[in-house]
This record gives sequence, C-alpha cells and structure tokens, in this order.
Amino acid sequence: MSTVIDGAATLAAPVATPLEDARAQLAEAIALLGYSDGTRQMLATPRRELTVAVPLRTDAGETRLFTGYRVQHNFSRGPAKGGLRYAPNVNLDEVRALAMWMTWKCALLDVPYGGAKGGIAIDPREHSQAELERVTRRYTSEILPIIGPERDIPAPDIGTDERTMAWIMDTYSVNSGYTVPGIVTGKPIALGGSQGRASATSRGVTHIALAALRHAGITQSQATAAVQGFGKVGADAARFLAEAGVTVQAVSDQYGAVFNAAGLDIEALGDHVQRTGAVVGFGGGEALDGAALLELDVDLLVPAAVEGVLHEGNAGRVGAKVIVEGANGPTTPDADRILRERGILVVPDILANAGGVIVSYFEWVQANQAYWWRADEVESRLEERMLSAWEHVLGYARSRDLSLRTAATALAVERVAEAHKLRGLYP
Ligand SMILES: NC(=O)C1=CN([C@@H]2O[C@H](COP(=O)(O)OP(=O)(O)OC[C@H]3O[C@@H](n4cnc5c(N)ncnc54)[C@H](OP(=O)(O)O)[C@@H]3O)[C@@H](O)[C@H]2O)C=CC1
Ligand SMILES: O=C(O)CCC(=O)C(=O)O
Repeated sequence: MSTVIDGAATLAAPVATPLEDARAQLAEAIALLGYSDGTRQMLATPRRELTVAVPLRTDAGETRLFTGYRVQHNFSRGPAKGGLRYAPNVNLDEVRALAMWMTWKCALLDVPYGGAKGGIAIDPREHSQAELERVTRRYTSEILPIIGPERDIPAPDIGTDERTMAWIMDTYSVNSGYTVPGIVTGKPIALGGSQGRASATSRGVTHIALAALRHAGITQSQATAAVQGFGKVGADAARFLAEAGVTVQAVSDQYGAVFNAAGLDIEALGDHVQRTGAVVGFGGGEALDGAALLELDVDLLVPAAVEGVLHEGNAGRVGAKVIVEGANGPTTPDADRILRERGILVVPDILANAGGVIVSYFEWVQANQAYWWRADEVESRLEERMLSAWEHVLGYARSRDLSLRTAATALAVERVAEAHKLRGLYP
C-alpha cells in the first residue's frame, strides 16, 4: 500500500522545519534562564554528525543507494542515546532536531545520557525483510566508529523495531568479537531486551495523559480521546487509555482515520490493521479525514505520528482540552502560542513520551549487569519516574507562569548547562 490520501498529506504542513522549532524552543529557555548567546549556540549545535551512503543490493539484483545519518547532539551527561528512523523524508535537519529533543528528554527525566538520533531516507514498506536487514547491517557498519554502549546507543523509532535492533546488535557484536547487548535498546527479550520496553513509551504517555486529565478536572471514566498514529506508540497508547476507561473515539494512520463516538474497539482495530495494513476500512467505526481527527471535540488528543502536525493553520480549530505529545515535535511554536492563548494544556514530548528512553535506560543497565528485572519492577519504576517528572515540571511551570513545554525545556537545559559547567566546557 503506497497511496497517501489527501487529508493525511495536509497534516504535515508546518511552515518552519523541526530544527527551527527545536532551536526556537531552546532560545526561549536560554532567555528565561538568562544564559549567554554563546551557550545558546553551543546547545543549538550537535557535537558530532555523520552522513553515510548505504548501498543496497536488492532481492532483484539491482543496486540502490540510500542516505543515512547519525547525529549526536550532546554527551555532557553521558553516552548519546536515541532512536533510529526509517522513513522516505528523513533528512539531516530533522535528525538534528530529534537529537536535540533527546538531550532535553534524557536530562529532564534524569537518565544519564546525552541525545542522539539516526535515520535512513528509505520507505521500509517498499522493501523485503532481507533488504531491510542488509540496509541495517550496512548502515551499522558505516556508523560503527561512533556508536557503542559507552558512546551512543540506538533504539527503535518510526519504521524500525526490535528486529532492526537485533541486526544492529549482531553487526556490532560480530565486529567486536563478542556479544555486546548494551549497544542497542528495544531489542528482543530473548537477546537481552527488557520486559516492558516495547510498550514503555505508550505506558508513559498514558500515565501522563491520566495525570493531565486529573489536573484539568476531567474524570477519566468520562473522558474522550483521539490518537493520531497507530504504530508502536499510538496503538498501545490507545489500548492503555481504553483499558483505563477513556473512550477512544478516533484513531488515524497515514492513510486516514476511523471514528466511533461510543468508543473504538482497539483490539479489533489492531487485528484489522494486522490484516490490512491500515486503519481505513475498519468496520467498527466510520471513516474520517486524517486532518479532521486533530480538530475533534475530545478531552484528550494524543498526536503519536510525526512532527509539525499542529501548526498555525489548524491550532485555532483544535477541539481537545488536553494534548499529550506521544510524537516528537508534533506542535510548532506558533501552534504552542495559539493553544496556550486558547487555554489548551499541552504536555510536551520531552516529558510525555519519555517512557521509551526510561525503559531503554533500564534495559541498558540490565544488559550491562546481565541481571534482569521482572515486568512489574520495570513498570512501577517507569510510573514513578514519569509521575515525579510530571509533578516537577508542573510545579516549575506554575511557580513561574510558564507553559509546560517552556518549563520542561528550561529544566532540561539547566541540567545540561550545569554538566557542561562542572566539566569545564562552559564557554
Ligand atoms: N518508538 C518509541 O519508543 C518512541 C517513539 N517516539 C515518537 O513517536 C512517534 C511515533 O513513533 P512510532 O510509533 O515508534 O513509529 P511507528 O513507525 O511504529 O508508527 C508511526 C505511526 O504514525 C503513522 N503516521 C505517519 N505519518 C502520519 C500522518 N501524517 N498522519 C497520521 N499518522 C501518520 C504511521 O502510519 P502508517 O502505519 O500508515 O505508516 C504509523 O501508524 C514518532 O514521533 C517517534 O519519534 C517517541 C518516543 C519513543
Ligand atoms: O529509547 C530510546 O533510546 C530513545 C527512544 C526515542 O527515540 C525517543 O524517545 O524519541
């Protein structure tokens, strides 16, 4: 399936790029903290970035060339950490923005990492498993000099999954001459992955969404929600929200959306997507335009797909009372301003979707110690970290009359700048 319907195509029409958005958020935090322009420049710029050519011999015997990236934004608090994205429109500026957000996320949640991100400009749907394996192994070989369990630890993001992580781990291990489970997180449990990592981002989103609904005075069992994206983050977020008693009325993917005012049967929708590859055509709801999902009159909106979907052009029409960012960078600074003026609570990505990197950290700790935790231990530690970060950001925002994003970014930037200062790297 390769057709993108018109409605979905209009979703991602931001005026600025994700990197410009990320840098604008950083500049606001720097101004609030009273830091110098030199500090802003240092934190706006990745410490290291690598662009690699990734040739592929296709199953049909042809040669194709893809471009891959790995950007390491910051190492001041520990090894760089962040996902690997396979999508046709991946580009260096996008990866730079995603790497910067990883730095803030890790600092905010106080996990001992800096930020990184990687990507290959490839549409995984157009390739067989064998081709994806060859591309992944070649990309890994190309970035091998800059990754490692103490240097930079990849994880899944859009278009990649635990199989991708297993191939990276194997390629890295073969080059090292021994098995190195700490080189990636989000790998299969049979290879040293952690209990709870696959659903960790969605669990974290759900903990934060329920806390945000309570904060907004909305009763969980009477709340309605819409979720954009039905991939690794969106599908489980929809499921956990439904399990918590929230009526999930709408879900979308890049082909369109489905709506049911009484609530979608998320399990049945999951089965439908397994069979057909898309949410469209699901019998348990009516078809809805993908862009219209963002404007539904619901209590909770969870964008869990791509950057820039809430922008100046549609923020004025958003119907939700609370937005919890499952995706990275779904809201542009212009949209942030409009949503704040309209009294809509936005819980930013670097807080809301941090569950993934928290359990990645747990996985790395377990792999390095070769000692594994039970699922309930992972999940209670995840919940504790998410909710304490939520309280921290909320308290900081309230005491200074800031948006949650500005508060979260400032708290994170302060921690990163402090680490630079203590290490003697402060300009
Ligand atoms: N995986 C993780 O642990 C983490 C992921 N994130 C972020 O969450 C977001 C989603 O990642 P993840 O779930 O892993 O990725 P997946 O590739 O598993 O899923 C992405 C989903 O988004 C959908 N999508 C893509 N474009 C659009 C669009 N324009 N409108 C509606 N839906 C769209 C895809 O649709 P289709 O299926 O039709 O392609 C798919 O359902 C990303 O921003 C990622 O960076 C954040 C923290 C951790
Ligand atoms: O688990 C990780 O290391 C990072 C996940 C990720 O890419 C993200 O949080 O955006």
